[in-house]
Amino acid sequence: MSASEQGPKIKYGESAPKLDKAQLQFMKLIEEQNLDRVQKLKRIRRNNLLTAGALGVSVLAIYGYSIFSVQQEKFLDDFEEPKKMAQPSARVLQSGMRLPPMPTIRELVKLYRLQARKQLSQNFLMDERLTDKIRLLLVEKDPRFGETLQLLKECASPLNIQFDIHYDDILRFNMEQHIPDTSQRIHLIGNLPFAISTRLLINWLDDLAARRGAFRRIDTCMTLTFQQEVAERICAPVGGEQRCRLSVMSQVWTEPVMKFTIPGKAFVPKPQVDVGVVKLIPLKRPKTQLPFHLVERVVRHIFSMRQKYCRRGYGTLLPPEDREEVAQKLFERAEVQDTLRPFELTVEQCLRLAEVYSEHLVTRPDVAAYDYRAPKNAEVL
Ligand SMILES: C[S@@+](CC[C@H](N)C(=O)[O-])C[C@H]1O[C@@H](n2cnc3c(N)ncnc32)[C@H](O)[C@@H]1O
Repeated sequence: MSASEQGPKIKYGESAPKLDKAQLQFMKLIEEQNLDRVQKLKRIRRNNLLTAGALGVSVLAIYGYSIFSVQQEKFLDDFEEPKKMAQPSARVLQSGMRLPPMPTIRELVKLYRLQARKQLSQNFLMDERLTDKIRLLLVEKDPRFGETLQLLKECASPLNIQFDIHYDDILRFNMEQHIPDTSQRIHLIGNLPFAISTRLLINWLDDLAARRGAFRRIDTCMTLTFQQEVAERICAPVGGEQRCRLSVMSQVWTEPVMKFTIPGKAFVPKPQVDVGVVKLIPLKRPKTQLPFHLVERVVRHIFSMRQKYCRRGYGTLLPPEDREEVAQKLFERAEVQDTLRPFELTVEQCLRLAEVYSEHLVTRPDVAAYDYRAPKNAEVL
């Protein structure tokens, strides 16, 4: 025991009162009890040290094993064999026990003594009247996730986050019905199957152009996952190898930003490709007022012959009788060089070509229904 642990030394002076026999015996008893307590504490301390050591060794062993497993990609095998699930975890889940509720932000900040740091621009949102406004609306098609999602909902309840779960198809989900109030900001986040996220993006761009659904507010952002290659196409600049119809359509109404890539091996089961996370921020001033479907039709035709001059694909919007002549006039009116390749066209040039096509439909409404892929003798049949 160190000197500081022993406590202050008592000096008995001449004037100290003499103790009688009973008092001395009582003090002896107390001293014995104290000695006993010290021995007990020493034992507890030794046991604690042993337990801590054992735990430390276990943690290191688990950690080492995890690194080894991940390197060997064994974790995939483990996942495919649910029988190997740790017995205690399985017992907890099967017993229907719930995770403990999450503390509030105020409690967390207090518990961990997290003082806001100015240099990190930290400001904690403590006002529960405001945090109460955060609303999570979750759409999942597979009802098997019912219990797990309910568990998350319960954990979030102390944060007063409104957490609604819908078992539905996101492609048919009616945003206006489920989010009638537009006073709060909306952020659409999706980690959906690749085919769904591309279709969904087109649907949501259509909604954005018409300012409906989740886009009754112009500041509704989307953060979605795509196959890495598709994510790159969405963000591709003019002249880029990846530039395509999806790049132009996305960039007419939004500014797409490539946020990061998730390696395929982060998923179980592992997809064949990496995943790109793209945030699409709606433009405050859309580049056109033309209807989505008209722009989509024109851009689709332009890119239908990606390596040819853009007049080739654009020309297929027009019936063959006067195609060359009309196409030339429209290119002149749009002030776009007809020998550019589709991937060399800016969004603005694509939109000018859509505008002159739209004007052409005013005098020739029949052209709107023209489909160059339709069988030539369809009318005869
Ligand atoms: C790539 S998994 C992501 C799973 C999980 N959310 C995650 O991030 O790890 C895609 C999820 O989308 C769901 N899903 C697939 N098609 C859907 C649709 N049309 N509407 C809503 N959810 C869908 C699947 O059931 C699955 O849970």
